[in-house]
Amino acid sequence: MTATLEQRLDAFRRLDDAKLTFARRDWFPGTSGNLSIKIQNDPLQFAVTASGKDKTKLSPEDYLVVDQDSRPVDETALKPSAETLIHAVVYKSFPKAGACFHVHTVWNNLISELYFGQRAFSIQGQELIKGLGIWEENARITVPIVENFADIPTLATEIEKVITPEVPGVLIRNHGIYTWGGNDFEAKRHLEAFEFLFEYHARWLQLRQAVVSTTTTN
Ligand SMILES: CSCCC(=O)C(=O)COP(=O)(O)O
Ligand SMILES: [Zn+2]
Repeated sequence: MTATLEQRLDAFRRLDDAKLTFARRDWFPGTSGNLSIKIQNDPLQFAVTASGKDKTKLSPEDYLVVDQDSRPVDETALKPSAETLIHAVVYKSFPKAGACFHVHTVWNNLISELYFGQRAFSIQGQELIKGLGIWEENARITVPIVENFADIPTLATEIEKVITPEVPGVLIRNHGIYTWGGNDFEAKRHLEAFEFLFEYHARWLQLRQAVVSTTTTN
C-alpha cells in the first residue's frame, strides 16, 4: 500500500515545522542538512527533503516520498536528498523510529574531529542526557563517530554497523550528526540535547585550557 495524500501532507507539514525551527538556529549552512519523517513501515515509505535546496526557505517543491530503496514513489522531477540511504538505514535498523534529522553545526563538527581517534564521544553526568530519554543516575552516553566517506552507500553501511538503540545518534567526521526518534517531537528533542552536550563539552575544554594557562603563567 502506498501513502495516502493525507499522510503525505501531514508529513510535509511536520517537516516544514522542523525545517523552519532549525533554520532559525542556522543549522542548515550552505544548503546542508536533510530531514525525514516516516509514513509507513511495511513497505517502508518516508517523506524526505529534496536535494540541494535552500533549507531556510519553504517552497512547494521541498519534499518527496521515497521507498525502502530510497527511490521516489511518484513521478517527480525532484531528487531525494543525496543522503537518503542513511535515513533508510535508520528506519530499517529501528522500526520504531518515526523521524530522522541531520544537521551540520560547528559544534558537532568540532566534537567529531576531536574524538575521531576514539571513534566515539562519551559524556557523563549532564542533565541534558535525559533529553535523549536516558534517565539513569549519573548516566554516561557514547556517540559513535564514523569516517566521512564520500560514497554514500559506504557511509550508510558504516553507520548501520555502529548505531545502537541506546543512543539515538551518530556523528560523521567533519560533517554532522544524524539523530532519530519515535516521532518528529522526539527526534527534535534528541537533536537539541546532542547539540547542547557538544557545545557544552567544547566550551568546557576551552575554558579549562584558559584557566590552566592563566594559573601556570601567574
Ligand atoms: C552542501 S552540503 C553537502 C551535502 C550534505 O552533506 C547535506 O547534508 C545536504 O545534502 P542534500 O542532498 O540533502 O541537500
Ligand atoms: Zn550532510
